[in-house]
Amino acid sequence: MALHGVRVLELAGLAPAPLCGLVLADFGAQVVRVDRSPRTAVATDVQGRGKRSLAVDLKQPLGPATLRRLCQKADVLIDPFRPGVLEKLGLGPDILCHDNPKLIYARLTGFGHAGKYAKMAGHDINYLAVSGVLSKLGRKDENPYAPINLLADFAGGGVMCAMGVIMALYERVTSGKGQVIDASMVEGTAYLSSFLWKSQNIGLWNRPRGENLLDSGAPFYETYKTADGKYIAVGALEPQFYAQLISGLGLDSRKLPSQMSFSDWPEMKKMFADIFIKKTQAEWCEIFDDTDACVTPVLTFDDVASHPHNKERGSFLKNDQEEISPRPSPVFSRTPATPSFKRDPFIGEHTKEVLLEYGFTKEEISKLHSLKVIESNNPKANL
Ligand SMILES: C[C@H](CCC[C@H](C)C(=O)SCCNC(=O)CCNC(=O)[C@H](O)C(C)(C)COP(=O)(O)OP(=O)(O)OC[C@H]1O[C@@H](n2cnc3c(N)ncnc32)[C@H](O)[C@@H]1OP(=O)(O)O)[C@H]1CC[C@H]2[C@@H]3[C@H](O)C[C@@H]4C[C@H](O)CC[C@]4(C)[C@H]3C[C@H](O)[C@]12C
Repeated sequence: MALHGVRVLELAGLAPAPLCGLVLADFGAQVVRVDRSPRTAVATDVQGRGKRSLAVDLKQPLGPATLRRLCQKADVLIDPFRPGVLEKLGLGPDILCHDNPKLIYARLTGFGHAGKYAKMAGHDINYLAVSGVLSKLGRKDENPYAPINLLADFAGGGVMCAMGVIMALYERVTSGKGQVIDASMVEGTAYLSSFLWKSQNIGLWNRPRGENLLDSGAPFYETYKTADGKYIAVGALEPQFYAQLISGLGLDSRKLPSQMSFSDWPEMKKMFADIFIKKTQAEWCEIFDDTDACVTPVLTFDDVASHPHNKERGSFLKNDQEEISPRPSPVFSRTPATPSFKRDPFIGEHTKEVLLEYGFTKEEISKLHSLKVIESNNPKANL
């Protein structure tokens, strides 16, 4: 696996940092999630695949020292907290990177570690808003609309941070040095939108929100309801593909306005909608599958894994709890990801095992236990 042997400490956070840890774990890193006490914390991380959990109370006098020692043997630390939190605990980069100059100290926040908003609480929708991207999302005459928390939390946050970690690991091979990564979800999301910025001059976004080519303005880049209450996605942008769409819909292009006639788009949408509603999703798939009309079913989570295309590629996997989830992407030819098929870890399930691995003695572990600095949660013992 690509990241075999890389030791990661992921301080338990809300959503973006857990995805960053999940990606690193899927591709072979040994990821330890550093949790709070199982007595006070409720397990909310649903992205724990392939990770182990160590519970340490950073508010106990010996808590920070325990984490500091772990960091001496780690390659990567993922910090998901508000700026200043780890500094207050004496665990800032100046200290940890001095102890371990090879450490990659990845800080994943909403607004970044400097700037007016740096210390303010926020969530995906706020970061998306400040990135400028939210202003582009949404239908005509409606308020801007955040597509769940996919963009800032995960794409601009978790994935960008994982990419930063991997680049820093690559650079470390030659320099022998770690570094601090300031991954801001605002900037990660803005960076993702580079195409939007760079394509302004070619007229792609001249019209108000919801009236442009790719933002639900165009009839040939839209979703339509089908007779069975399902949906179809249409993305027939290029003229040759648009021609196939028109033919599949049973229309005569000679009787239609030109594809790029903006003023006709609202009428054309109505016409397409009236046609799509007459057949079921499966019937439309019969017509459009294996053509270049760029028409595909909008699959729900219930049917996505069993769709013939996804099934053939094995795009979704089932773990030993019968839970289905997407398999890691991309697919490598020589060193593929080997995601764990086991259930996610319980908080504190691997405390002792991890501490032993990081060089703590049994006596030290017992002492930390008795002082309630660390906690163990052995699921077998609970049965
Ligand atoms: C599913 C929901 C989550 C959705 C994701 C959402 C849309 C996002 O956008 S996530 C992105 C959030 N932003 C960031 O991550 C940016 C960086 N981080 C921050 O800015 C902040 O961390 C913060 C704003 C996110 C949170 O601020 P907070 O003040 O809480 O924390 P910090 O300032 O960072 O300080 C951390 C403090 O914690 C101490 N700490 C840390 N580790 C330890 C430790 N091991 N031991 C001791 N102490 C520790 C640290 O020292 C700091 O202390 P100080 O402050 O003293 O310095 C879910 C969101 C809400 C969930 C629901 C909710 O919880 C209620 C229910 C609970 C129930 O159990 C389950 C159902 C719920 C309804 C639950 C359901 C879902 O999980 C949620 C909806």
